[in-house]
Amino acid sequence: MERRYASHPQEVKQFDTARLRKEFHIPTLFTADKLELVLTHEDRLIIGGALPVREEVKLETDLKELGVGFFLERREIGIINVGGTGTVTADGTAYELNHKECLYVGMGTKEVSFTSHDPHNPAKFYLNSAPAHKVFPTVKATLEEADSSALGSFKNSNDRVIYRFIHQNGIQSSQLVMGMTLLKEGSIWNTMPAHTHPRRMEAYMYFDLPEDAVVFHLMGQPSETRHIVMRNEQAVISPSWSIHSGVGTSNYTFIWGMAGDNKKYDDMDPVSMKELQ
Ligand SMILES: O=C[C@H](O)[C@@H](O)CC(=O)C(=O)O
Ligand SMILES: [Zn+2]
Repeated sequence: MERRYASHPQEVKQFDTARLRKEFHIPTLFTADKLELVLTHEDRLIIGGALPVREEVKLETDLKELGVGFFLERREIGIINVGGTGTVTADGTAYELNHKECLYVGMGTKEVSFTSHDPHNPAKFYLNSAPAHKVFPTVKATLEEADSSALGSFKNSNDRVIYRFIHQNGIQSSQLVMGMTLLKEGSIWNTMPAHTHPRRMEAYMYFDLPEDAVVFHLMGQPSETRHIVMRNEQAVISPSWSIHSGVGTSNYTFIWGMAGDNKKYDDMDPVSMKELQ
């Protein structure tokens, strides 16, 4: 498992492109028949991907890194499938996940594994795992079952729908909050006006992007912004002090996941447009 350390805004503002990418950008989430994992010390979120093609992929790592007897002994995990249909098996119970469906797996689950139904259109399971202190039931949700709200407008190039899967009023968790935002064709901006939430860190994973399209992901303190160029199926870590917003060369979908002090989706500190530098 790769490790990323937490960062200080005074230090980050000195970073060049290579260093920004090294600390915050996660270029590879999906490798055939493998599990990719990055543990960030920003609230100890684990960001990863499982791409089972011909083989079953298991949720496992060197347990010395977590200091426990099994992966979810003191953790919970949110899983969203961004590929073809697949199955997540949690302690013997199989959950079929179609494209853009979510499964929350609670703390204490000993064995989690991933399979695809069709090797020519494999499932791609995007993962966010946070430390947990309480057991909550394993629950699946479809897009229709998620809380949703339309935001933005075509006129502002940010007509989009936000789906909330795991949050205060949705699937219950210890601290993980997770959902997905779909931009309509012709809309390219997410999360502008921007916000921060010093109570929670966040990670974004961009997908549904054409091969040659990019998203300029914006980060940094509102008066010290930087960008990271993102390609399809890549993730980026946003420290709690940072804005997280993006503008694409086409429309796209992204998954957001948060960990921290509360699970209130609406608890954001808005950044006024005149503060941005
Ligand atoms: O804290 C919440 C997250 O940053 C996202 O949900 C914002 C988002 O999906 C959007 O505005 O498009
Ligand atoms: Zn946010």
